[in-house]
Amino acid sequence: MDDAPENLSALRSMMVQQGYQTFVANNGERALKIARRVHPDLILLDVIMPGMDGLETCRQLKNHASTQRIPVIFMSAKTDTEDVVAGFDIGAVDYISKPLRMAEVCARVRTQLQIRSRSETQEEQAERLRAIVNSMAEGLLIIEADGRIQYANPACVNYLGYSEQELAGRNIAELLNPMVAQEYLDYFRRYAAEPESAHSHGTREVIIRHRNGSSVCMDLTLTPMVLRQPLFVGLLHDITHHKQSEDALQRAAMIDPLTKIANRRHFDSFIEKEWQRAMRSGLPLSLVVLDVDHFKLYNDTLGHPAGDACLQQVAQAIAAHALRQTDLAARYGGEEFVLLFAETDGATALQLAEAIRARIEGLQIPHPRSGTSPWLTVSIGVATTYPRHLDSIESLFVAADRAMYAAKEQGRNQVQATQCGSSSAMDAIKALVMR
Ligand SMILES: Nc1nc2c(ncn2[C@@H]2O[C@H](COP(=O)(O)OP(=O)(O)OP(=O)(O)O)[C@@H](O)[C@H]2O)c(=O)[nH]1
Repeated sequence: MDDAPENLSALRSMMVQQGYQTFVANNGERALKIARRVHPDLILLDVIMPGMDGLETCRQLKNHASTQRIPVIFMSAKTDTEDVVAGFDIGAVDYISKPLRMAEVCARVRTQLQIRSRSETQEEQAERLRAIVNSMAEGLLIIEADGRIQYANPACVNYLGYSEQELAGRNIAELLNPMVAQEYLDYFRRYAAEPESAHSHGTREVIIRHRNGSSVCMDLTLTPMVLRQPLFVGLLHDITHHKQSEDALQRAAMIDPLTKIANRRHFDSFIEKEWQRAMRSGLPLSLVVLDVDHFKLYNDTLGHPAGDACLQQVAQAIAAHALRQTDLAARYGGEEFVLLFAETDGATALQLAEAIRARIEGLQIPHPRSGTSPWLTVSIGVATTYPRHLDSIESLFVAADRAMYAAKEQGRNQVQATQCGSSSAMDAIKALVMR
């Protein structure tokens, strides 16, 4: 912009020669209009002009959001220090004295365009990084060496329920369980003392306290940042869904797919725990083994699908008697079921087994070719023990199985019970000696 037409045309032709696209204005108002419309990369502004002078034009450019970032170079015959300083104070990036030397104008324009392009690149990069951090699904935390959170991105806010302001300044330890927190604080301290030995803390599963008091299961990856002060980048990855499907898989692995009661694997680990507990408490443990009577005949007569449906009914009837936390009913294989009653003596287990037998008979599931009953029945063996160190779970199974076979031999549809374990073996030996 210049009010002297000869200056304007000389500048314009020089700029065009250099390959720049130019717009010219011979007064301030027009220059502002063009600037707001085309957003030029640079403005060359004459200072002394009738009406709105260059300083005022620059002031208005700097006051308007759409033009305030456009670099302005003043051109003026007023080259006193105060004039030049006033130009810079208003926001000019350079000041060229008149009369203009075109080569100098060219060099100054080129320099300003390079600076602008460099700073634009930096701003763009910063903007891009900001956008990435803000839109990341992972939570990103910048943590100081004492565990204090310096920055948390919006995903953290989303995951943890705290606002960005509430998270900034809070210690990471407040969000973790005390043992894990101490481990992290030790790691931070170690790294702060010896930055050269810094290594990533890797990824580990942590339980983080949500603002509402609930627990969120997350993977936390911690990496040191090589900067002037020791800082750590923490990445939080929500694994709740992953955990849920893992739990569902684990549950599925414990359940018999046909009858939906516990399977053999679950029963085996359950009895192992109860056995240990009974050894400590000195309380009795009763194992019940059930086998459907003439089930092969049932299948042969009514078909395998009917046999499956029948096993489901039997399973439900059995499971309905495993009421306490320490009871467990399971399908042990084929048409054989087991029940564990912890803290239960032989007499009580016998009563429970009898109730199950009666319940299954009471279901009145027709078994046309059973020689035992018109209905489907079960034979049950019960074994009770007070586990000691020399006893084994296997021996309890053997005893219950034997009792069950005795029930079969003695006519089926009945319960037989036995005591087992070293104490009863000792009693038997004592009885023999006495005889
Ligand atoms: N429908 C069905 N049948 C099964 C399943 N698992 C095992 N069986 C059948 O159960 C039957 C068990 O028969 P056996 O062990 O000979 O004994 P039983 O016929 O019940 O006779 P006793 O035990 O002596 O009263 C076999 O025919 C198996 O095929 C199953 O999941 N579904």
